[in-house]
Amino acid sequence: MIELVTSAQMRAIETAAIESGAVRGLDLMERAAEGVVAALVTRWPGAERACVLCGPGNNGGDGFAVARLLAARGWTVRVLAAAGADRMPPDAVSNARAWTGPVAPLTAEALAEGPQADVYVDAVFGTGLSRPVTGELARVVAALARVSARVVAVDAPSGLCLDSGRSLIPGGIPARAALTVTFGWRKPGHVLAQGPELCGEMVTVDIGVAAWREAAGVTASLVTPDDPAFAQLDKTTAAHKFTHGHALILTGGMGRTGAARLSARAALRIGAGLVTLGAPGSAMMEVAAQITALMLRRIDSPEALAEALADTRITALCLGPGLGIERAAALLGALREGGVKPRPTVVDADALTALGPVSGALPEDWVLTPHGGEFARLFPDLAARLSAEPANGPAFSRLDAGRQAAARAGCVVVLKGPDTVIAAPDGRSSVHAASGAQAAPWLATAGSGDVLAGIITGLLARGVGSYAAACTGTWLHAAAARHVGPGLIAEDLPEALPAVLRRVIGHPG
Ligand SMILES: NC(=O)C1=CN([C@@H]2O[C@H](COP(=O)(O)OP(=O)(O)OC[C@H]3O[C@@H](n4cnc5c(N)ncnc54)[C@H](OP(=O)(O)O)[C@@H]3O)[C@@H](O)[C@H]2O)[C@@H](O)CC1
Ligand SMILES: Nc1ncnc2c1ncn2[C@@H]1O[C@H](COP(=O)(O)OP(=O)(O)O)[C@@H](O)[C@H]1O
Ligand SMILES: [K+]
Repeated sequence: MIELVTSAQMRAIETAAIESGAVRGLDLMERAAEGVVAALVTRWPGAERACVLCGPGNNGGDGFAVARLLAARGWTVRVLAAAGADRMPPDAVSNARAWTGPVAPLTAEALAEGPQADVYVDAVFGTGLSRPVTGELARVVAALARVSARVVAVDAPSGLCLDSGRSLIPGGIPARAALTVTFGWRKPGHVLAQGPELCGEMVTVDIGVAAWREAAGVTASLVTPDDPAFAQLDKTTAAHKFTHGHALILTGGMGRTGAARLSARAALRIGAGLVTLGAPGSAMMEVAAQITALMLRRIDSPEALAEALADTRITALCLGPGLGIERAAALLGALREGGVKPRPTVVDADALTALGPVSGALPEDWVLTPHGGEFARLFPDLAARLSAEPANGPAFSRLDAGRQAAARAGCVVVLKGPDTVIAAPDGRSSVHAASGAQAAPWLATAGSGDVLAGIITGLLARGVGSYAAACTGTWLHAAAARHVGPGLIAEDLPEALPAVLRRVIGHPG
């Protein structure tokens, strides 16, 4: 598990470490700067001229320390610093004083007109960015984007909100870094929204504060395959098909059954023991002609669904892909008012649209899987906060939105995207970051969401808890996409699951 730590949490951890007496702030700053230098000389072995941009806080203090360490290695270093180095926090002042070379004012003009450097060190703002960047420092950031692509960001590309991954530069964005070096843990802003694109390659440096992690509580983590839930994916020799549950996936009418068939195939591939497609009469022939290992049952009406669900061996449901909004609304009604025993249920696509704005708690064993547009229909106020220009830092983030949505809906919410947020009503939350080495851009293809819905449904059918099923399913979905790579279409995803499962479960054969 990789934990994410917010700016406030990082400050709490650093404070606890310093107050323990075991370490000084100045030592932490030195370790941070050493980490930046190690990462940048590894990345650019032939470089020898740096330009270091130092802001008014401890991020700027890191910059002064980096300048000193590079100069000690024989680099030619130019330092530009915000006015009033004496008013910086104490550790930053110490490092500003330890820098014995010249200091030019941190202005766009000084940056643009100075001698060309091999590497630019962006140490203007880090975790302390508390409000939108305007005036000269906004111009500096814009100029930095123009002078070079070889930018190493200290903690963050300056102007990036580390809690949300959103730009705090009105009408602008931070200068894109080739390399970002952060300290202790990655922050949500490194993996959310614009963060991955602006941070470039990420390096996390251990500055020796892990022992104080507890001081800050847990907020969110990244979904990784070392999560214990992945251990539940294997099948034991003694089990039979009913041990692995029975998923019922509802489909729409004739000509619109492809989406649910994709979901069903994925549910089967992820290991549900049995998968039945519930089709209206008009679509029975079409579905029957297209399926083999899947089963088919006629479900025309809410009553027919309630009747099907009298079979307690059906352990999970999927409503949404290709269902049509009217049929989705009717079938959802059966689940909420039909007197049927509740089942873990994935609510996706048309069923989300049929649901409309969520104002109160939904059944707790539902999993909502909206993309951005569907999320805006379900939670219009949260979506509006996500798209409004932030007036202050930290900006409202997709994690905030996912968490508030899950609390309101009383069930797990999966807010999909390259930075998928998974949140449970009890406050647990994760980010699945399909960026960097985990990028899966070919998932942006029609039908890939239907496959995700099917994977999660299959896991629910197998008895995996809804939050774990959502996290695990999201990871497996992206891993399947990476396995196929360029040219991926949604049909490939279920077929790639065996190879991904073999890797994750560790079966050699
Ligand atoms: N603490 C430690 O032990 C360690 C910390 N480390 C490093 O410290 C960094 C955090 O340092 P930090 O907390 O001083 O915040 P930082 O990002 O430098 O910015 C704060 C300054 O900017 C100002 N300011 C804010 N917004 C602004 C705006 N829009 N426009 C203009 N000004 C604005 C703000 O002013 P104020 O809000 O106080 O008026 C304040 O002066 C962290 O990212 C890491 O690099 C490492 O060395 C490891 C050990
Ligand atoms: N650029 C991307 N990188 C990684 N994953 C992506 C990207 N674009 C979309 N996805 C993923 O692909 C799926 C698309 O789902 P959705 O928008 O519902 O598509 P559809 O309705 O076509 O099935 C989601 O799981 C989403 O997280
Ligand atoms: K920075």
